[in-house]
Amino acid sequence: MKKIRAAVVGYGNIGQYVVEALEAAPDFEIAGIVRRSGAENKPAELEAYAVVKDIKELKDVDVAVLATPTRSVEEYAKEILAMGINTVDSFDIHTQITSLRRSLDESAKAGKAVAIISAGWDPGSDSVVRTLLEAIAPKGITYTNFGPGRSMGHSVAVRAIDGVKDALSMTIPVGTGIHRRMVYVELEEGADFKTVEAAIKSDPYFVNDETHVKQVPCVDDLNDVGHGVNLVRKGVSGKTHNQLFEFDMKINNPALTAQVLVCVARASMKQQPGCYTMIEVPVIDLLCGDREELIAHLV
Ligand SMILES: NC(=O)C1=CN([C@@H]2O[C@H](COP(=O)(O)OP(=O)(O)OC[C@H]3O[C@@H](n4cnc5c(N)ncnc54)[C@H](OP(=O)(O)O)[C@@H]3O)[C@@H](O)[C@H]2O)C=CC1
Ligand SMILES: N[C@@H](CCCC(=O)C(=O)O)C(=O)O
Repeated sequence: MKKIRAAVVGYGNIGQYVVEALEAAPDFEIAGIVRRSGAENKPAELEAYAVVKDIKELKDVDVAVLATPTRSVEEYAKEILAMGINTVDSFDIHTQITSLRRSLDESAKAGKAVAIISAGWDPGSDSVVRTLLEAIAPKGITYTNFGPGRSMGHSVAVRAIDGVKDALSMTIPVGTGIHRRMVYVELEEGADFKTVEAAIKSDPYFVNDETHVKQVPCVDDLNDVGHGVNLVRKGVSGKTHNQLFEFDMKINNPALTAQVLVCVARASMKQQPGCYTMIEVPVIDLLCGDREELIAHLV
C-alpha cells in the first residue's frame, strides 16, 4: 500500500500531537515539518524528519496538515492549494466558516486539490454529531456545553495580543450553550494590564461572552490541556416528542484535535477537488482499511 505523504505546518501544541498521530497511523508517512524558523533549534523528537521553512523544500507532499493559528489558516491554505497539495485545518471561528469555505473552494479547484476545513473536535467531530442528531430529530434544540477546559483557539488569540507573554483561556459552561471565559495572562515587562484586558474583551473570540481577565506571574503553573463537551439534543422524531440524545466526552484537547486532522487528511485523498467541511465528507472516508470489511464491522 502506498502511504499518504503528509507535511505538518506549524509545530505548536496541535502540531506536536499531529506528528504523533501520523506516526501511529498505518497508512501515513511524514514528508516533513514546516516551521517559521526552519531547522533552527530542531527538537530531538524531529531528528528523523526534514524540518524546513517552506513546504516547497519537501518532496511529493500529498496533504498538508495546517496546525497554525486559526487566523493564519487561509493564507497558508491558499499558497499550498495553489501547489496542488491538499490541506486540512481546524479553523474555529464559527461565524467565518462559510466565507472561508467559499474562498478555499475557489483556490482548491484552481489547484485541482482538496481542502477540508474546520476539522478539529469543535468545529469538527462535534459538527458531525450535531448533524446526525438533527437528522434523527429534525425539530428541537441542541445545546453544546464545553468544558470546563482550555480552549486552544481562545488562548492562541490572546497570545497574539501585544504585551502578552503567555495566556490560558478556560471555558466554563454556564448551561444551555452559554459559556464564561476565564482568561489568565502573563504580561511582557512594561505591558499595561488594562490595555491588554480591553483588547481581549473586544476580540471576536470573546466579544459575545462574559469574560474575566486575570494577571498571573506564570501561566505554565496553571496550564492543563484537558477539555470536554456535553452535547444534548431534545426534539421530535416524526410527530413524536421528547426524544433525548446526549454525547459526552472528556479529552486531551490537542491530542484529539490532531487525531481528527489526521483522519480528515486521509479523507481528503478520496474527495473531488474543492473545499469541504466535515459534515460534507462521507464518514467512511475518515477510516483506514478495506471498505467492505469496515461495513461488515461497523454497520
Ligand atoms: N476546531 C477545533 O476543535 C480546534 C481548533 N484548534 C485550533 O488550532 C490552532 C492552533 O492551536 P495551538 O497548536 O495551540 O497553537 P500554537 O500557538 O501552540 O501553535 C501554532 C503554531 O503555528 C506556527 N505559526 C505559523 N504562523 C504563526 C503565527 N503568525 N503566529 C504564531 N504561530 C504561527 C508556529 O509554529 P512554528 O514556530 O513551528 O512555525 C506555532 O507554534 C488554534 O488557533 C485553534 O483555533 C485547536 C483546538 C481545537
Ligand atoms: N475550538 C476549541 C475546541 C472547542 C471548545 C471551544 O470552542 C471552547 O472552549 O470555547 C479550541 O480551540 O480548543
